[in-house]
Amino acid sequence: MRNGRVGIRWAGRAGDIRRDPIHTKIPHTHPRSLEKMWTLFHIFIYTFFLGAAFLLIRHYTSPPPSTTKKLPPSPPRLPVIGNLHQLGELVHHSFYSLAKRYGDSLMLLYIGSVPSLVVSSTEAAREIMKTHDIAFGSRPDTRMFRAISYDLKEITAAPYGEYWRQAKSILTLQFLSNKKVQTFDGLREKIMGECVDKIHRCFLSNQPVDLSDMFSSLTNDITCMAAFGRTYNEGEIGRKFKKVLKEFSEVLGSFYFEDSIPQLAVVDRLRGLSAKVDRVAVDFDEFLQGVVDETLSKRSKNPNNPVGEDGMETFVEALLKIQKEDIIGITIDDDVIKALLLDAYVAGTDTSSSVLEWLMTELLLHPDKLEKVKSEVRKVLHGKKDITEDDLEKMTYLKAVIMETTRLHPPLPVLPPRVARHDVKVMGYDIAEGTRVYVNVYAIMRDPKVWDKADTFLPERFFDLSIDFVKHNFELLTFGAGRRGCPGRIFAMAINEKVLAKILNEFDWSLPSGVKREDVDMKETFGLANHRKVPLLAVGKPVSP
Ligand code: HEM
Repeated sequence: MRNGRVGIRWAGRAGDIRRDPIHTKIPHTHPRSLEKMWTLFHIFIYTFFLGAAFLLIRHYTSPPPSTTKKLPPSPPRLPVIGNLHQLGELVHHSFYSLAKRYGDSLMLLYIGSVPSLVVSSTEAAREIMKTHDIAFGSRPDTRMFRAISYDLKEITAAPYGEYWRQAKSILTLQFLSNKKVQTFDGLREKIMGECVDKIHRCFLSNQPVDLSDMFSSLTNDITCMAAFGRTYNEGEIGRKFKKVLKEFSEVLGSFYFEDSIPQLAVVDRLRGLSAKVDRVAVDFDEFLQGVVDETLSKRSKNPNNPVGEDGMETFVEALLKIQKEDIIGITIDDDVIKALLLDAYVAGTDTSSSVLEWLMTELLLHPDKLEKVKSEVRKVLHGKKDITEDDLEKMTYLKAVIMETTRLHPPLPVLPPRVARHDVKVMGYDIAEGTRVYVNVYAIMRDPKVWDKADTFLPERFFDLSIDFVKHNFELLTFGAGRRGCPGRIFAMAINEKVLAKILNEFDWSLPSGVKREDVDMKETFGLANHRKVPLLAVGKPVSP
């Protein structure tokens, strides 16, 4: 899931990767001489004012717009940049406060010259993702996304159509289905076991555990093992992987003028961003090609054995098999394989670790809820350490805790942008073809008209509501909805539920000594997903030695 690069948001511990759907901040450029900076600054200023003058003249000399169209409410905007100056680094907060003033259901902004519809209510979300799901079933086609998504072959970036449909079905069947997710069980156990050992070691050396870092490595390792057949966290290859990820996210976190204010595209070139986008695409491609080549080489040495752990078929293997059999209705060339691998990695890791990080934050801040969920887990498991699907089914409070956490801290607070494929009327407003649509699920999931005590962490609320991730009625939008909804829910929940049950079963958790609940910093930062700005530290006391 990404947002911005049409929606998939990247970050990661591997990353401190930051980005948001539309724009966050122009990244720091590499150190350069003051003189060069000064020249760049001048070029930027001249270009900016020339562009502004051009647009102002055009604006005032064009005939007035037709009055027959009924547009959603909009805040006032500036020439050239539109409403860009009103968007801060955490765009969901900016949208939320603007919506309160200008349009708490639908609001029309201009990001540069691009009309952008911000959706902030359950009813409006239902209109976009159910009533007009096909009309809004595509993603914006931008130069940046084309460059880094194998020419829009990544599912998240792909336009609505046969390719997207087939590619999504391959990802779902070959990597994310219930059956497939079960085959990764041994892998999850092994990696969770390593985490348990780490928590023990920290306890014995009187150190708190950096849970943010631990969850990030855990989800990274599980996804890499299941998709690529090995991890990439050590040695030279590990360093390279982290560097590529970091640069990738820097690129995604940059505001790319060409895609929103085409008149200022020259600025992207002058500050080296265009070149950086192309370089990152090449570096990532080299990395993914390495994954494919390594798999092919292992398979040629041992053609009858799958290359994954314990005979498990990895996603890359499944894709190579489909390519060889050539029985799908679309051409599976090497770029398609790499694009789908990128989808699986990018969409799957940071989102899950964000859920775990906020889960433990909320539980540590609410000791009564922590006690309640811990008691449930231990009652169901009754002293045993391995956790089965049946056990998890019985942990209804644990499931409610997860839903409530993602309601308050959705990993993707603004859904990856959709785009109107043709003119369409939504809630009586005229939405023009090409309008980008941003569903602010953060606003929807904190809407006091829908949620009682909307800002309070209250997992019990789900016992009285007939809402969950599956049968939501556009109130709980953690995984989005409609045709473009997330296909990775089962994969992600298999990790989140098990990890939470495991660490609550085997450890008693508390904040590090001397840290009070009110000291816990709740600031957010955006990478590939919405994370804590400050890592979460906690002490896990083993239940039995
Ligand atoms: C807790 C974990 C996860 C969360 C919260 C999450 C959330 C989301 C959201 C909100 C969207 C956008 C949906 C929309 O626009 O309506 C999305 C899309 C997507 N997600 Fe996830 N996701 C998670 C895990 C995963 C995993 C594990 C995978 C695959 C490995 C995955 C693959 C995708 C893909 C491919 C899309 C794009 C779908 C499309 O454009 O048709 N996600 N995800």
